[in-house]
Amino acid sequence: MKVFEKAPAKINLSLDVLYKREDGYHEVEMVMTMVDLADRIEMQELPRDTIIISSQAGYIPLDEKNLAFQAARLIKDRYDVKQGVYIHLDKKIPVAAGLAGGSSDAAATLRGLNRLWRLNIGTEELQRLGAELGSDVPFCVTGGTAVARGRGEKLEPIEAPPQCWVVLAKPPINVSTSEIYGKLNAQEIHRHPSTDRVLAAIREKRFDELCDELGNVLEEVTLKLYPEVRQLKEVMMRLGADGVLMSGSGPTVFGLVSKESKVARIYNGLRGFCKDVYAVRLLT
Ligand SMILES: C[C@@](CO)(OP(=O)(O)O)[C@H](O)COP(=O)(O)OP(=O)(O)OC[C@H]1O[C@@H](n2ccc(N)nc2=O)[C@H](O)[C@@H]1O
Ligand SMILES: Nc1ncnc2c1ncn2[C@@H]1O[C@H](COP(=O)(O)OP(=O)(O)O)[C@@H](O)[C@H]1O
Repeated sequence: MKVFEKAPAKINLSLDVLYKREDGYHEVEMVMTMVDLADRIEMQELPRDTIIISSQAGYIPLDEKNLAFQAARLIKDRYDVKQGVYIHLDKKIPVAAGLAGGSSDAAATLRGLNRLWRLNIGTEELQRLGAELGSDVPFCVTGGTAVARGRGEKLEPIEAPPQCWVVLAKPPINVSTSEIYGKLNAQEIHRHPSTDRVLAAIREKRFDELCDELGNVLEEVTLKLYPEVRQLKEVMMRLGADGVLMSGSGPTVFGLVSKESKVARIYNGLRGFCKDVYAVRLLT
């Protein structure tokens, strides 16, 4: 038997860090949502007790470093599953981009294997398992739109933002999330976004206010290390995106755009700067 799952990319509409915790993680407050850019994952039963990963993408690990492998191993160990699985990852989400591609693959693997092996694991338990794999995995288990607190695993689902276009552009650099958090001085953040105002804009369906309130404290670190990300933000604003922000730890920059007539100009303008550009819709 075979099952398929879609693993969409996430963006952070706001990302605030409250303080650095004793366990080394940062206490965050993030508003997260998903966009219609997704990896596609195929999972097929194997009679032998083994996990095999393949992918058309030449640039991700296919061994135990792959988050989908880790998700499969975790669920097999925890539920004492003796069968094996062959997992094929059709990667569409750029890697190490701030779009949680690996986390979403891990979450989709948990959902898919729950079905394939008829384990009947509830959503909350899947999220608890996900938290063992990474801070963004619990959100990716359900997707939608949510406020994430703790290190990202404490989730409060909220309604979707007003529908719009999302133009994503990833400069050709790889950013390490742990390096960016590591270089953040949580006591010297210059400008915290207002989660309350972001939530109010979503609740009241005020697109322009949402664009004004976008904010990500990790920009302070990433933009200093990689000036091309700042430049990309400026270009996207100049081209007419309504709101522009870096997603997660970067380096992907996204622009929210309400008018379809503007999207082609922004997309084409950005293609002059980098080849990884996408124009997609929010996944509402
Ligand atoms: C920044 C965010 C925003 O959504 O996304 P990405 O840029 O990775 O997409 C997340 O917080 C990333 O989540 P994720 O990529 O799952 O992180 P993890 O694997 O748990 O941790 C990677 C590294 O980041 C640090 N980390 C992560 C989360 C957190 N709240 N505080 C941290 O300090 C950890 O110390 C670890 O060294
Ligand atoms: N299934 C996967 N897809 C993409 N990257 C993966 C996967 N499994 C492990 N990785 C590794 O995880 C790291 C972060 O990848 P990714 O989740 O795409 O980035 P981010 O956390 O910035 O959104 C990369 O170094 C990559 O090699």
